[in-house]
Amino acid sequence: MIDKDHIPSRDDDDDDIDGYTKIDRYNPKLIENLSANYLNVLKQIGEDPEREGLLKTPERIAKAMLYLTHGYDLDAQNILNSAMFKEEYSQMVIVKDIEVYSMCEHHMLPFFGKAHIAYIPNGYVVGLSKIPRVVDAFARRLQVQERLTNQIRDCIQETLNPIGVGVVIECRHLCMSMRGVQKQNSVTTTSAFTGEFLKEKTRTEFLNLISSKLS
Ligand SMILES: Nc1nc2c(ncn2[C@@H]2O[C@H](COP(=O)(O)OP(=O)(O)OP(=O)(O)O)[C@@H](O)[C@H]2O)c(=O)[nH]1
Ligand SMILES: [Zn+2]
Repeated sequence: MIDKDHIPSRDDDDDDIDGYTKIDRYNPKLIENLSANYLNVLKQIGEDPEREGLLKTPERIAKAMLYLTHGYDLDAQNILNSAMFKEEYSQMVIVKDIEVYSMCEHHMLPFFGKAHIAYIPNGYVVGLSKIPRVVDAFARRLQVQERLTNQIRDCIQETLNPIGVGVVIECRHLCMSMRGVQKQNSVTTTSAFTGEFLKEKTRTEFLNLISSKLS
């Protein structure tokens, strides 16, 4: 994951972060352009961008937005390919309760919650940390929850070629709670499956395991 406090200078443009991330999106010219746009936004919502508390705000928002959308710079397939290991383990592997932070493409407001991801290996396993990294690669963009769910499923299926993949995502959408319909407690659940997970028995095992609590 990109360290949000490390905003590279133009000189680091070609540096890789964790071996697979190119970030020319943090170059000073881009931050300057974005900041100018956010200065206008501040004016147009009725604020005084010259008051002390707001002087650095356009630049802060610019950097925050670039961070919140850094998934565009990540290649999810490369992330998985970078840590696939031959292993004869043929039971379900589940990584659950993965924090998701994304932004809806309609309002650019956050939606956030948890992802639960499983696969049944077909000769290869993947480094466990790579699964949350794949979630971030697709979540840190403008998204709809359904597409996010399908993209994670398709990436794991196409790269790791397992016997099946299961993805369940549960999120709260701020565009539905702090504005609009203003429903404070609604949670949206989406799911996507391939292969063995299309069979009821496997899917039920997955759903049971993600509902169980470790104590
Ligand atoms: N399917 C789906 N819809 C989403 C997601 N995030 C936000 N939305 C919805 O996108 C829709 C956009 O609808 P519009 O009628 O064009 O926008 P709006 O007038 O702001 O709608 P309201 O939110 O109902 O006030 C809303 O119903 C949102 O709830 C998502 O991840 N998936
Ligand atoms: Zn929205």
